[in-house]
Parts: sequence; C-alpha cells; structure tokens
Amino acid sequence: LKIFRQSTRNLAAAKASGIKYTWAPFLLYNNAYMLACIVIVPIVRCLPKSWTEPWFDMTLVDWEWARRYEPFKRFGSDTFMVVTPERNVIFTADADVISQLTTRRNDFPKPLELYESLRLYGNNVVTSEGQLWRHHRKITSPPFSEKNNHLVFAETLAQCQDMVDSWMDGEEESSKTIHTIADDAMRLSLHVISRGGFGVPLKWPTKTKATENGHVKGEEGNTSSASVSKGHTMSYADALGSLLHSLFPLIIVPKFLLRNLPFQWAKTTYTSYDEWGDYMKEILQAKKSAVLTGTEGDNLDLMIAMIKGAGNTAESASKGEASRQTLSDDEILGNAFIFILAGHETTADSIHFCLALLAINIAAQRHLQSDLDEIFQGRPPSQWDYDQDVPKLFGSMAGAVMNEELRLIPPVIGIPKSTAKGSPQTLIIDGKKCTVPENTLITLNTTATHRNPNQWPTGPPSDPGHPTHPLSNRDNDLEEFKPSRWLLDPNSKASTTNIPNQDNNINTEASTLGVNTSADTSSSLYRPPKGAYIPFSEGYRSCLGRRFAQVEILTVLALIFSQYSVELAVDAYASDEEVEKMSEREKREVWEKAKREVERQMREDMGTVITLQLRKGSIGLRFVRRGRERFDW
Ligand code: HEM
Repeated sequence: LKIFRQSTRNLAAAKASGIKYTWAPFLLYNNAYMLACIVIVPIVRCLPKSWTEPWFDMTLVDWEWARRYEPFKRFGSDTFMVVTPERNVIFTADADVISQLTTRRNDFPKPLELYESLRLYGNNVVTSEGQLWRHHRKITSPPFSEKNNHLVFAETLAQCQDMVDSWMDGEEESSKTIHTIADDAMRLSLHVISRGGFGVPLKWPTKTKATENGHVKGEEGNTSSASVSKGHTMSYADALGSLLHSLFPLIIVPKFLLRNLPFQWAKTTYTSYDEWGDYMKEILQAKKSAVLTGTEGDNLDLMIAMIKGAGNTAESASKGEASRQTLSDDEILGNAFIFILAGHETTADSIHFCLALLAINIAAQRHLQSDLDEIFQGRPPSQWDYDQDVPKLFGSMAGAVMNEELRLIPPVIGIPKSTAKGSPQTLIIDGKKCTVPENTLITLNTTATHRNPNQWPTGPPSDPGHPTHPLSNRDNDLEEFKPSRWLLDPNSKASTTNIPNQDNNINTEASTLGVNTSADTSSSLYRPPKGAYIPFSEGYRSCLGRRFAQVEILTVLALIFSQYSVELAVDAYASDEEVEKMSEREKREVWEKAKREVERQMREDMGTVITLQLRKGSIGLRFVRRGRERFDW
C-alpha cells in the first residue's frame, strides 16, 4: 500500500512538472535492486518487448553507456523523467539544462546518499555539501596550483619513460605488442598522484608483478615505499595497491565484519585499509612537523599545501600560538584518499583509451606526431619545459586527441544532482518553465550530452555500412573518434597556442573556492557551448584535478608519440612473418578485423564500478619505433 501511495504521488508530481516522463517499476540507484538484477533481468527479457520497451533499458546498470543518445532521440526530448515507486529520476543531455543545474548549486545539491562509499577515511570535498563543502573546498583547491602541475609534468615524464623502457626492454626492441596497457596506465597514474599528492615517490618495477582488475597488486623494485616500515605488516606500496584492489568489499562490507571474518580476503582487505591509513597518518605528521619548523623546503605536493592551507605555519608555531587548524587530521586524510581515488582511475582510463583510439585513427596519429615534432624540434624529453611546451600541447592535436577521447569515453558517465525533500525547483527546459518535484534524483548523462546532435556540429558517418554504434547517432559522425573536429584550422601549426585561459568574469566566490569558470579546452581549439562538454562536470562542483589530469595525459601522449607509433595488434589474425609478406590490400583486411574487434571491446566489454573501464579482456597494442610502421595510411 505504501509503495502504491508513493507511486501515485510520484506520478502526480511528474504530471504537474511539465517535464516529459515515462514510468519504470524499479529505481536503478537502489542497491537492493542492483543485486536483484541477476534474477530480474533474465525474467524481464522473457517478457514481450512491447511491455518492457520504454522503461527496461533505463533500469539496467550502465545503460548510459550501452544506449548513449538513442533513448533521448526515441523520447524526442533531451531531458526526461522516469517515474518509479521510490523516487523520480530526471536524465538530461541538454546543455542549457546542465548549465542551470551546475550553476544553482544550492537548489540542486549532490544526493549525498550516493557518495557514502567514498567516505572511507572520513568526510571530504567530494562527499560533502553546503557549508561543510565550502570549508573543504576552500582548503583543498589552492594546492592544485601551477607549482603542483610542474611536479605532475616532471613525474609523468619520468614514470612514462620508465614504463616505455620496461615494455621495450630499454633500447633493445624496435617494436613490441603490449597487452597490459590498462594496468600499466593505472600504475603510472597511481605513481604520479602518490608523488604529486603526497610526495611519496614510487619506482617503476623492474619486473611487473601480477595485477588484478587493473589495480596494482604489488610494487616490486620500489626503494623507499617497497619496504615494510617499522610497526607495519605491509609496505606503503603494497597497502595502497591492495586497498585499491579491494575497494568493492571495503565499500559494501562493514569494517568490523571485515576485521573479524575468518577469510583471508577479508583479512587482507582490512589490513590494507588499516595499514595505508596508518602510513598516511605518519606521512601527515612528518609533513606537519616540517611545516611547523619551516623545514618543508620547496616541496610542492598537495598534502603540504593542504596542511599549510589548514592554518599550520612556522610563524604561528614559533610564536607558540595554539594550533587553530581549520581542517582536522581526519579531514586531511579523507581528502588525501579522495585525491587518490578521484585522480588515478579517471586519468589512467583516458590514457588507455587515447592509445587505443589513436591506433584506430592512423591519420590523427600522424597529425599528432607532426605537431609534436613542431613543438619539441627534436629536443629530448630531458630538455622539455613545462612553461614553454605544455601550453602548446594544450592547443595542438595532443589537446584535440585528449578532448575527443574524453568526449567519447568520459570516465564518469552520470553526474548525480538532486532536489532536496520539500524543495521543488523551477527549471527552464526548451524555453518552458517546468517544476522539478522535491526529492528528485537528476543525472547529467555525460555520454549522451557529448553525443547530442542538437548541440554539436556533425558530419556524415564515415562508413554508413558499418555504424560505430548500432543504435546511437547512426546518421552522423558523433560516435566516431575524430580529434580533427576540435581543430579550428586543421592546417595550423602547433607553435602559437595557449593553455585554457581563465575567465576574466570569474566571480569572487568561485575564485575563493577554486572553481573553474573558464572553458575546459584551449582557446585555439573548438569551444563547445556551455554545458555541452562536461567530462570534468561544470560549475561549483567541477573537478579540482582537471589541470592535474590534463597535464598528465598530454605529457604521456607527447612522450610516447614523439618516439613511437602505436598500431593495432593483429596477432589474432596473422603472425609477424605473414604480415611481412602481405600486400597492402591484405594488410588492410587484417587491420580492419583488428579494428572491428577493438571497437566491439570498447562498446560491449565496458562497465562502471567507480569509473567507466574495460572490464573484460585487454586491448593489445603494438608499439613501433617511428619510421618502422607496418600499417601506415
Ligand atoms: C581525466 C581525469 C578526470 C576526470 C574525467 C574527472 C572527472 C570528475 C568529475 C565528473 C567530477 C564531478 C563528480 C561529481 O559531481 O560527482 C570530479 C570531481 C572531482 N575530482 Fe576529478 N576527474 C579527473 C581527474 C581528477 C584528478 C587527477 C583529481 C585529483 C588529483 C581529481 C579530483 C577531483 C575532486 C577533489 C573532485 C570533487 C570536487 C568537488 O566536489 O568540489 N579529479 N572529477
């Protein structure tokens, strides 16, 4: 009866809202429903399609990735509501609506109940709202400075060179097929955030240990962080690797249970959680005393900056002033964890897919290499310079590749917002004043927004006989990886371009909170309309690590493609010797087969736990010294 009453109320609210709506018997974000899907989905699939057609797709996990823009087109609206017995949910792919939702942060807060799992080490900037969020954001945003980006650049260069050397056995190999790119990208970005975030250097292992689910299980070859410190049972690196590997049980099983369950996995999970927390507390205390004694040097990592931002200074300590730390140690720890979590998978995914997509689009890869040659003029990476070179990367084909990859495969496929209980809100949709009912969930559907033909310039599909996606955007090119869509002048040289600039109209509140009000892309590249391109979200709650991630991705692209070309591995279809003897036509055939398989993997084998990733198998890519390419057209 209660469910019936709630359903009737929800339906009445949807009718009165003026927003297009449909109905579904389940709420996707309900944990019990997600677990029950194992039973429900096969049953529903047996029912006649006409009964389930309008709603079933949208109650499946990751439907945003599976269906992309198609449901919005079918519905004839870029914003629609799904009425469920529990809560109503609005999905939007409309730039205008997204702009309103992200600008009016008090009217459309984050639904914090969906962020519970990210509070593993305490409250933090991602999992808070209102005054508490302002408080966290004020202290966590200044550390993401240009100074820190210099460190990110230097560390990425070092780590990426080590990664490539480990693949190619130093200088010995001229080409090699690598099947561990997803795992290695994950390791790389973990090392970069560990150094850039906490000043803990991690050394690329000489011999890679096994990895699981993309998370590094161990860090053989590390110096400082590989050894088990006094009072610990795991090394820093092992604790971190194991912690990230065990996130799922950590999120769903209560800590006291994990601690006491008589299973080895539970013990390892709890130990890694406990050990990494202890390491971080020790690092925090050591850094704090360095700051208080003025001996931190010119250390640029995020934690030092957070400690200082929280009010710890050598002057106050020397005057014997009592510490008036504005962010507690637990809160600093909570934020440190969220930097690792928010920062490493997202960036690693983007690096992984940039490489795969460039292997598919050979012309874009050659354009990228030519831009890199123009920027670096043959200088070795040891002579690359952040201030001189990175702004040019932003405005070149490297920036276009990064933007296009994040358009096609945004790591966060749904950004949640809501209206609070008792607080309905007006929203202008297609010029019409609508009312979002109270207690409504709202999802900014990034995958559909980035593919919305009403707000992106489109061209015809390159191969109408083989659409990139079976349902979405079959009549245009928005499903295709085409970095050239970002180039304002495809023939321009990459030497006179700028870093994404700051907006002069930035308001003071946004400025104190480190809110990025400038465009996400360089001024010399195409600028999508506001709200149409949201890989880093937009407005007050947009990503703090945007520039950190962009610098890392661009640096990896620059380092790899200035030395190597990346090709699709065709091992499944022909041996190296066979490829050697093939005519151009035969080579194309075998390459086309490999391309279709990689496209299939990137369409069907993807899923979200925290971010959108390849969940099955791996994409094999061949790294070939430049000039030795086998597939070049
Ligand atoms: C390609 C890489 C990245 C992407 C696509 C990305 C995307 C996002 C998105 C969509 C949000 C909003 C999430 C929400 O509203 O629930 C977000 C928030 C955030 N991101 Fe990132 N992120 C990336 C890298 C990073 C890195 C490297 C860091 C830190 C080192 C970071 C730190 C954060 C933080 C702290 C927030 C919360 C901001 C707030 O709520 O005030 N991100 N990111």
